[in-house]
Amino acid sequence: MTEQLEQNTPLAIDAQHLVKRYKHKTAVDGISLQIGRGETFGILGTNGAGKTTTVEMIAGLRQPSEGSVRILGLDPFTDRAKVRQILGVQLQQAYLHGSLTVRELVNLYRSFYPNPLETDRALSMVQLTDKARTKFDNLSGGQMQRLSIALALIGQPRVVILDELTTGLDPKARRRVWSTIESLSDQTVILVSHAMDEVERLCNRVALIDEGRVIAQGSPHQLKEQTQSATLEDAFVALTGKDVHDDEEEDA
Ligand SMILES: Nc1ncnc2c1ncn2[C@@H]1O[C@H](COP(=O)(O)OP(=O)(O)OP(=O)(O)O)[C@@H](O)[C@H]1O
Repeated sequence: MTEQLEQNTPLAIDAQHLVKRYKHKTAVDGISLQIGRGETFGILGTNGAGKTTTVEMIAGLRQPSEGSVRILGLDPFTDRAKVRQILGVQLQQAYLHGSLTVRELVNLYRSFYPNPLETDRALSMVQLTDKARTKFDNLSGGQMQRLSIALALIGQPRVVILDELTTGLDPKARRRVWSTIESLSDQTVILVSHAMDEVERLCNRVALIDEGRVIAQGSPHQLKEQTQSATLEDAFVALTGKDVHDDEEEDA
C-alpha cells in the first residue's frame, strides 16, 4: 500500500495555503510547501514565526483554519491510521508517561509500527543503552531529548518531522545526532531549527518563515548567494531584518 503510494506520488509533503487563526492572532498566514521524497528540508524563523504550528498542521496534530496537507498522497486527518505508520514526529516537548522506563517507552512506540528498529539498536543510536532501566522522569533534559529523537525514528518512517532537533544537547551529542540524521537513507526529513550550523549541514533546502509566511526558499547556498552573505545566519538577517534569536515581543 505504502509502496504503491510512493510510486504514484512524487512529493513527500504537499502543503497548500495553510492558515491557522487564533482568536487574536493569525499564527500561519498562507504557507505552501512542496517537499520531494528524500529531501531534508529546513524550516527557519524567529520565535513565534509560526514554524511549530506549521509542522503540527502537517503532522495532523493541529487542524488548519484553511488549506490542505498531503503526506505521500495521504490526508493526515482523514487517513490518520495510515499516516501514523509512515510518519515519525519529534516535538519540542515530549509528552511521555514519566513512570515508564526508557526501554518500556521504546517498546511501546515499536508496537505502533509494522517494521520498527530493534530496541537495542534504537537505544544505542542515541547513546541511551545504559539508561534502558531508568524511568523517563529521572532522565536529564538532554537524555529526554535524545529519547524523543529515537522515538521519532523507531518506526523507520518514510517522513520524519523534527522540531528543534538538538536544542539543549551538548556539542558531542549534537554531532552524533547529526550523523544519525545523515545516515537516514531515502527518508524525508523536515527539520525545524534555530541552529544555522545544523540547517546548513543537514538540509538541502530551507524555507524562511516570518510572521506566518514563507519569505524565501532555496538551498542554503542559494539563500547566501541571493543575499550576498557569507553565512546562512547573515542571509537570514538580510532577508528578515531580524536576528534568528529575536523574540516576537521584542519586535512588537
Ligand atoms: N494555541 C494557541 N493560541 C493562541 N496563539 C497561539 C497558540 N499557539 C501558538 N500561538 C501563537 O502563534 C504564533 C506562532 O507560534 P509557533 O509556536 O508556531 O511559533 P514558532 O515559530 O514555532 O516559535 P518558536 O521558535 O518560539 O517555537 C505565536 O505568536 C504564538 O504565540
